[in-house]
Amino acid sequence: MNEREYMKEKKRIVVKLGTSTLTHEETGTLDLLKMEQLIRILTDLNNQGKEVVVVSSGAIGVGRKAMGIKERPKELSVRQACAAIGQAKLMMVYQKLFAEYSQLTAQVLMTKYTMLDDISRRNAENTFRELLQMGVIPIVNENDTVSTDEIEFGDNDTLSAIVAALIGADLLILMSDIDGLYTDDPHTNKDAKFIHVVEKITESLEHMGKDTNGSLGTGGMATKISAAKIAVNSGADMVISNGKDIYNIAKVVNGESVGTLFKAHKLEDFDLTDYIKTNR
Ligand SMILES: Nc1ncnc2c1ncn2[C@@H]1O[C@H](COP(=O)(O)OP(=O)(O)O)[C@@H](O)[C@H]1O
Ligand SMILES: N[C@@H](CCC(=O)OP(=O)(O)O)C(=O)O
Repeated sequence: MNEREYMKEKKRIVVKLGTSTLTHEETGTLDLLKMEQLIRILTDLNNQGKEVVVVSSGAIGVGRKAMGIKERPKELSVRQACAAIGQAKLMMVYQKLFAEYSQLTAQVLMTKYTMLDDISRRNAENTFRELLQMGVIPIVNENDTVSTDEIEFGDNDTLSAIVAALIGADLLILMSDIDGLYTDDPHTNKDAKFIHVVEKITESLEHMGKDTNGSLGTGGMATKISAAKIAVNSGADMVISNGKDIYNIAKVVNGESVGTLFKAHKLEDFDLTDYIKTNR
């Protein structure tokens, strides 16, 4: 019996797409062929009656490219300006591609303040609920342009887990530039071993997750393990999978053994806002 068969029952799914998944490594421009496949996969999940939320990175990278800025800008204001340019372009592409299947999407931009302020958080929750009831696919990113401190969440791994917890998702899929979690960063340690399933996030497991070396991604495995803590405590399974094969999204939901699965351990007293406050 396939131990991931139960994945087929997942109803509310958050899919996080890193910049590396959405763009060509060599040029940093959007990988339109892959995005077309992505949109087909997500629309089909929606057609199956599942509720889908996308957390999409890429605003800064796409904006940078549009302005011909080669290196990652050092000044926060330049990154924020790039995010403003790139976010609009990114949404334009998403909406154009989703429109081919008459699939409606919505843009949701959040900051840490959205989560820490009771009224804003409730409003965000209500908006997600309405959008999902309407069959719309929300496309979420951090509101980088108004975030005050080094793009506050800092990484969309954490943001996607917070969104998953906020809306009571039962599955979070992080599409990364690597197959999943290894015992160490395989780019620097060739003896690193792949981990298929994480039943419990222990301290030694947390030490395995290192920062990133890539020029496109932010956070590396460290932020993915932090994200996993939020996801599993709030009752969602989390899978880290390789975005090079975008069909991995469909494979994960189909119960195939791809990526690293972090198993949900819902904590009845898990308080998302408290968690964010204490881990700032
Ligand atoms: N234990 C680990 N297992 C796998 N990857 C790791 C580990 N520690 C650090 N990494 C690094 O994390 C990177 C993935 O994260 P990141 O650069 O943020 O990309 P993305 O945004 O595409 O997920 C990997 O390419 C790898 O270099
Ligand atoms: N909010 C930023 C993305 C930050 C981020 O986490 O990026 P990534 O590591 O590519 O998922 C953007 O849209 O450019």
